[in-house]
Amino acid sequence: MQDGNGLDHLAGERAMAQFDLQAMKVYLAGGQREYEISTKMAQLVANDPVFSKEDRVRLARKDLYKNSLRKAGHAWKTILEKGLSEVEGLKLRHFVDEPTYTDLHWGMFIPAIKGQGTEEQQHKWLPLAYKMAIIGCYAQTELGHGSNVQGLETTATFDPTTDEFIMHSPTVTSTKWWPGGLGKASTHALVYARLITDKKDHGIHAFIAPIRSLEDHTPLPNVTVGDIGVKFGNGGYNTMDNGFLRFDHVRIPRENMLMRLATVTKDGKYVRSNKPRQLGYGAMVFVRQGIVIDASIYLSRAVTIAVRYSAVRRQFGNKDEPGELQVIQYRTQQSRLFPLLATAYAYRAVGFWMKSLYADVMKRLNDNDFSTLPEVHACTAGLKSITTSVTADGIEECRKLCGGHGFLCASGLPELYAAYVPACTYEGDNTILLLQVARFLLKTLSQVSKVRPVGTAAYLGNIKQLSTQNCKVSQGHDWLNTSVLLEAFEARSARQAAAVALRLAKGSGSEAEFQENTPELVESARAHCQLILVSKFIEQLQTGTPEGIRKQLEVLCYTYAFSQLIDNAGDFLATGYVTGNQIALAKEELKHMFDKIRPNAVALVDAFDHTDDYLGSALGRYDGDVYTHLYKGAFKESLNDTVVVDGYEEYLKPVLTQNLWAPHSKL
Ligand SMILES: CC/C=C\C/C=C\C/C=C\C/C=C\C/C=C\C/C=C\C=C\C(=O)SCCNC(=O)CCNC(=O)[C@H](O)C(C)(C)COP(=O)(O)OP(=O)(O)OC[C@H]1O[C@@H](n2cnc3c(N)ncnc32)[C@H](O)[C@@H]1OP(=O)(O)O
Ligand SMILES: Cc1cc2nc3c(=O)[nH]c(=O)nc-3n(C[C@H](O)[C@H](O)[C@H](O)COP(=O)(O)OP(=O)(O)OC[C@H]3O[C@@H](n4cnc5c(N)ncnc54)[C@H](O)[C@@H]3O)c2cc1C
Repeated sequence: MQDGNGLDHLAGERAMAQFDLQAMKVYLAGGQREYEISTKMAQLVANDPVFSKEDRVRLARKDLYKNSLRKAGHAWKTILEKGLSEVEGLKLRHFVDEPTYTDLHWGMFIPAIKGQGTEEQQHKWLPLAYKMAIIGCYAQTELGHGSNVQGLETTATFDPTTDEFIMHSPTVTSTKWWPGGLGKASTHALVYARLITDKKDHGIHAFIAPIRSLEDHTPLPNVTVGDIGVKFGNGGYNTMDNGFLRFDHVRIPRENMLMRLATVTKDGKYVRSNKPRQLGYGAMVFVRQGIVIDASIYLSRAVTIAVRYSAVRRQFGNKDEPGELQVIQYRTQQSRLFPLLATAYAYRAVGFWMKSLYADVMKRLNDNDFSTLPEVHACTAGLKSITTSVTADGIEECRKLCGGHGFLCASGLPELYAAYVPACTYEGDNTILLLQVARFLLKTLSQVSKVRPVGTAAYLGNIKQLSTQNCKVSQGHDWLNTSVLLEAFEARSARQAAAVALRLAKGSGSEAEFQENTPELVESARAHCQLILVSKFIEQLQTGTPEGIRKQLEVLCYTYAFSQLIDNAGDFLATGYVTGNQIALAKEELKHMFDKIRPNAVALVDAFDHTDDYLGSALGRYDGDVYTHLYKGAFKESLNDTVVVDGYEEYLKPVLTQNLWAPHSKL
């Protein structure tokens, strides 16, 4: 058995690093305090046997779910007993690392009440929710409609005689379907339903509906509720009880409608506030902004595994060097792996920026300034879409980068993928979200002569210049100028948006024409989002990055930008802004970046600071002792509980002992 080689390889790798590892860890954590909290919480979870992830992929659904309830309960007890702050508590949950009902309770139920409830309603519901005396979920999607929120069918009909709403699921397709935490855990659901007063349909509004008894957790009368069934992959998202819910004329008090954006009075009068109704989608904006940093974390986990393993794994060799080569030495491995490493860094930087963007819009909304809401919506929707798609594909690419061993659950990658891939669908299907961005771009362009675009759309104000000037790059190093790079991304995005806008403007304005152009609209939205990602990564670097890590971050930033340019070369070329030769020059520069990353690769993934417990991967272990742990791991396989397999007597032995020649068989 080959043993211990990996340990030496990674020590050697770490010795090559050319940057301040500790400073990078602090940068990636978002600051010294965040770093300390992360480290403390990661250790707390790793040292507590209740949080063990062992065997998660082998558990049957019932056991898996019960175990996840146990962990969530233990996490809550730990938070209370240790008096952890909100930030510490969230971090602790993060390191427990399995989707569970508390995600929706804290992540959507509470934010939705905060965003859409009146002060009085917040005073009533939030204390109960904060102490988890009630457990809430976010029940928007139905069997028949998810993306099309306006198409939801559940009704909330006001009955002025009793001052109540009657919640009803009139059709099979109106059944609430998918809400996390609804299936088995929640006591309350935030239900999105059509508000009907005096036979008039006022569209979709939010209601708090009690669904389970606070005494014995049984469903309340006329409520049908349960889990929707096993989902993709082993472990993965199966720790979550995504649920179904039907109401059969269930009555709730009038006060249970969240009334910050619209009110129903005691006598049944419907009164809209002067706030935009899109604020009703606020919880989605909140989660979408958080998803960007989350994407960075997931991608960084996969990349950590793939980089460490690629430094340990050796295949073939060449006559110039003794022994076999580490697979990380191969250019093809680098060209698949290093852009993903750079992407994880890019998403971290952009995620930090998203937090400030969100904080800014919240402040404005509190001051009744709604002017930046459309841009923030486009930004959160678009970046949620791009980062989750790239991360899901990136995890799968990392699995392939680990060869055969990546396919084993012991690599940690199959479960990571299964847990992550629904992010491309939840919180808005990724194509639907890009179409939202495209609509925003069209609207912005149509008003550009009258309204100066702001924020991430500001470059569209220079549309004339961006449409006429071409790229000035004549040598490779010309690309090493962030203004040159940015202008290329701006010009490509502006030209793609303008081209599709022009085509639509020349048409009749029909919905059919719009549909016909949706592939181009989606491409133009993607171009806009890629520009935001590149520009915000650059901007973050230029604002106070510590000296000891700046150089490496610059290398990663160029790696990210060049790989985006090259992967989308078709689009860049089609806009006419760059030439084939300029793309070729960028390719050469990208290879130079790979050479700069190579000696730092292991340290750059160490900087993500994932503990072995959190990674849960024999291939991504910090010590690189891959083979010993893969081999040991096989002995944990339940098929190996007995030397002779269960089933031998009934099914294997007869086959082996029949000793009959089947004369008519062609075999
Ligand atoms: C839960 C996480 C735990 C902790 C949270 C903490 C931090 C987050 C960190 C990380 C999160 C990590 C993981 C997440 C974990 C789990 C997720 C689990 C749960 C998942 C839940 C869900 O999936 S909830 C359901 C989500 N559903 C959708 O997203 C539906 C998608 N559809 C829509 O959004 C809309 O219906 C639509 C916009 C596509 C269609 O709109 P349309 O028919 O045009 O609708 P209108 O209503 O008429 O709107 C048109 C105008 O409104 C503007 N608009 C649309 N959306 C918004 C918005 N969100 N904000 C602002 N403005 C919006 C639109 O641009 C139009 O504007 P005009 O000016 O053109 O009129
Ligand atoms: C793991 C998981 C957890 C979830 N948790 C929750 C939750 O807690 N609460 C909740 O309410 N919901 C939840 N959801 C539901 C989720 O938000 C929806 O599934 C999502 O919004 C997509 O909607 P859909 O399923 O209706 O997809 P559809 O809209 O039916 O999409 C199907 C396909 O049609 C395409 N499509 C649809 N409309 C158009 C169009 N106009 N133009 C072009 N293409 C189109 C889509 O791009 C997609 O390819 C969850 C889903 C998952 C998978």
